[in-house]
Amino acid sequence: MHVGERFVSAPGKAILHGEHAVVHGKVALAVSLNLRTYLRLQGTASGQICIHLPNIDTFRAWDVAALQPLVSDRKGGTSLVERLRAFAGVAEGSTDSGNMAVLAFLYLYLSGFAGAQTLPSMSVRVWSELPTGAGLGSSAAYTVCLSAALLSSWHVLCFSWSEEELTLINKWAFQGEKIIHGNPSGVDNAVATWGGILRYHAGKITPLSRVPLLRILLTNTKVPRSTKLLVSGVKDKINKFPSIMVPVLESVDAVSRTCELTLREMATAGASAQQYDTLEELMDINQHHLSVMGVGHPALDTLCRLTLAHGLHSKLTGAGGGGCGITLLRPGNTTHPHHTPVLHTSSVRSAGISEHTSLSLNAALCDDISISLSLSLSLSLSTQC
Ligand SMILES: Nc1ncnc2c1ncn2[C@@H]1O[C@H](COP(=O)(O)OP(=O)(O)O)[C@@H](O)[C@H]1O
Ligand SMILES: C[C@@](O)(CCOP(=O)(O)O)CC(=O)O
Ligand SMILES: [Mg+2]
Repeated sequence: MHVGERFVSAPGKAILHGEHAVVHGKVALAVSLNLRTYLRLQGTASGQICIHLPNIDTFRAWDVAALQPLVSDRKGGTSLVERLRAFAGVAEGSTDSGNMAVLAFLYLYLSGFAGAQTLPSMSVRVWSELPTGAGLGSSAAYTVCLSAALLSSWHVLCFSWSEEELTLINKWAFQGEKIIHGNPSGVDNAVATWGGILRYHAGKITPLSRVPLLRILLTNTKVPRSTKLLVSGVKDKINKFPSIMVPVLESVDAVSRTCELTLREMATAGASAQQYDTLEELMDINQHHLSVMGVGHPALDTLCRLTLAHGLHSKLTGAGGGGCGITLLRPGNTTHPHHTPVLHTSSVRSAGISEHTSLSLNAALCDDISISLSLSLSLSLSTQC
């Protein structure tokens, strides 16, 4: 079997409210970023599968013939993931970047071509503008790219993706996220697939059609962390202290809902200073809740403290434990001239197809808190009213 060439890309995301709580069935609000992950797939006649992941310094190659026996379960009773772990020598519970990325790739590749008489040989390269493991959904952008490219090369999809096909891309990407995250909610792969700003609740994806223009500063603390470990730490805490943690999750849910309502009112009747006060208080409340869940970090505390000294309010975004924080800017705050609000098309894309038009955060990512503040790098969060 021979496959042609594919080129796809998918955006990262920022979570405004609801990270972690969303894993436990609560509401989250998330928005896609103008920072993307790109994938090029080329069919070859080399008899090999090669994957090149420059962001995480990983290059692996296998003979197709060595992978073929993994397709069917000859040993009986083992899952494809278990067979792949044994094949690739990856221990259960490993959080190594390269191992996780390779397992997710092999899983999607073998699942997709399981029905083919022979596995196709190919070379896949994935690169990204997103920092890896910093809370901006790089894992989901990676698995959405894999899913979209592989589904296209299975000839399941044509080039112009319908809603049904995007749903299929999202579904397979979720399987890949499971390998990287352990227990993902699905919000990240939904945003990477559809783009725009959306509400995610227990698997239900609702695009928000009316929200105001907001400007948000994004700061990378550069403290490395693993979403998988943080998500499982929160679960342990809920199991240990259910009567304490369940109300915290309920409160985060109420924060997301109140934020959604406030954004809708701002879009309808115009933004007032009181509504900005509300958005800022919601960020403070949520940041404290996330610290209670055990996913704070001294670097994130520093971000909150330094921005507050400038009258600005911040919270972590994504899994926390380091990674990125978001800071809400008021209309009067100065912005960097190169980062004025811009409308961005953002969803999973295939070269040459018409894109789904939605708006996203125009991300200006800053790696240094003090530089970030002095430049007042701005992001624009906007969607159509
Ligand atoms: N560009 C990429 N190339 C290869 N693997 C990637 C890439 N981006 C993300 N990943 C995979 O996703 C993991 C990071 O996921 P995660 O801990 O959820 O952080 P994030 O907040 O960036 O999603 C990496 O360790 C790697 O396995
Ligand atoms: C913590 C969580 O809510 C978001 C994780 O995002 P990220 O992998 O840190 O970008 C987990 C999830 O929703 O699957
Ligand atoms: Mg992730």
